[in-house]
Amino acid sequence: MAGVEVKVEGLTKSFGRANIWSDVTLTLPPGEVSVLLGPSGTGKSVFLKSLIGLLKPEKGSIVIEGVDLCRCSESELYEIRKLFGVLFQDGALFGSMNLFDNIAFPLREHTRKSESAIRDIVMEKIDMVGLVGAEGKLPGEISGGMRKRAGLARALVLDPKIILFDEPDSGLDPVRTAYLNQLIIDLNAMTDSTFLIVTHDINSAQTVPDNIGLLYRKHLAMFGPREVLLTSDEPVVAQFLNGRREGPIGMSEEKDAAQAAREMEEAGELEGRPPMKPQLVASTGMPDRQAVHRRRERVEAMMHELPESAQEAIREQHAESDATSEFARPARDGNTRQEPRDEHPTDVHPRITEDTPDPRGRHQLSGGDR
Ligand SMILES: Nc1ncnc2c1ncn2[C@@H]1O[C@H](COP(=O)(O)OP(=O)(O)OP(=O)(O)O)[C@@H](O)[C@H]1O
Repeated sequence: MAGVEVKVEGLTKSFGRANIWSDVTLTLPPGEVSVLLGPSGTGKSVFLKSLIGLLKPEKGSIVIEGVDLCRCSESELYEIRKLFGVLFQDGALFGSMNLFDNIAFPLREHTRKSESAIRDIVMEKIDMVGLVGAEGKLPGEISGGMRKRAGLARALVLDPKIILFDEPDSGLDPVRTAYLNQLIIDLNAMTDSTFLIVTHDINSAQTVPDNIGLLYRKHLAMFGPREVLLTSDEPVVAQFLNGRREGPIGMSEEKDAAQAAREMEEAGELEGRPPMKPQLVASTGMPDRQAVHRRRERVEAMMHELPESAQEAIREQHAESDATSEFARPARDGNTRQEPRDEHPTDVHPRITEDTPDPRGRHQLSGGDR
């Protein structure tokens, strides 16, 4: 079953007199992967916390399965929270418990399942994130990348319909980030849940999501199909995508408009935006990612509302994927699936390169992620 839609309308959050953001409106399409970008301190984590009802925005609504989280009762909120899995920045594991017990924790707390049923579920999720063999280790004995995977396995045990990732790539080197990005796409193919990822990593933002949003100057500057942001000529987007110092975003907070304009004049024209990178596809052996098909229909229906540059990029991408799918080979399950489209460095397959596959073709832990 596909993930659920999250409909946010006119959301405003302040702490005392400090407004964090106002009038945020967006819809996370069911089962698709969305990324939320924004300079530090723009309230991305506050947004994630609002989605799970840990913070209460003072205006607007967050509607999930017909329930408005901003107005519902405690018991309704409790039920809605069961739809969520969250990957916190550091994995948020208990240091004194081994990975198995950490991952089993939500099942022992929130269900009445037997220990043998719990074992089956935990081992299935451990397998999904490529940690088979590490279940007896303590969080302090493994790398940051492995802790993230363990946190992800724990986020998956209650079969969430919505998964929130708070900077999954923080503290990881580019190679580990690339593995994690591929894992995220593969997990989306396996679960068909709705994903929202907060990240600062430009490469992740360019290659992982179906949709991208940008929080900027206390507002949601844009949210839509990835091609809209990735082909945008807005200075703030160009600065973000090029990782440049010159532009509207300052060191600790957004610069005032006059300072940004002065700097950009001094720096001359901003470099054009970088060429669009292809989106990651699910690894060979994964189920067909259903979100790809739903998104294609959805985006084609909204084409006329999109900027010309985004339309062009979408048409190109659809033509390319049609050409590729002519050569798609039938999979063992009878479905057809696309082959990866290019040799982009992030298009790596952890199942093959990071871990040594065992005879059943499953993950085995190797030194790759230590
Ligand atoms: N519980 C709270 N009480 C008061 N202020 C808060 C609270 N939580 C967050 N803030 C403030 O809200 C602002 C946004 O914080 P948040 O952590 O959401 O930003 P962010 O965009 O996730 O930043 P980063 O990218 O650096 O992680 C910050 O100024 C922070 O100090």
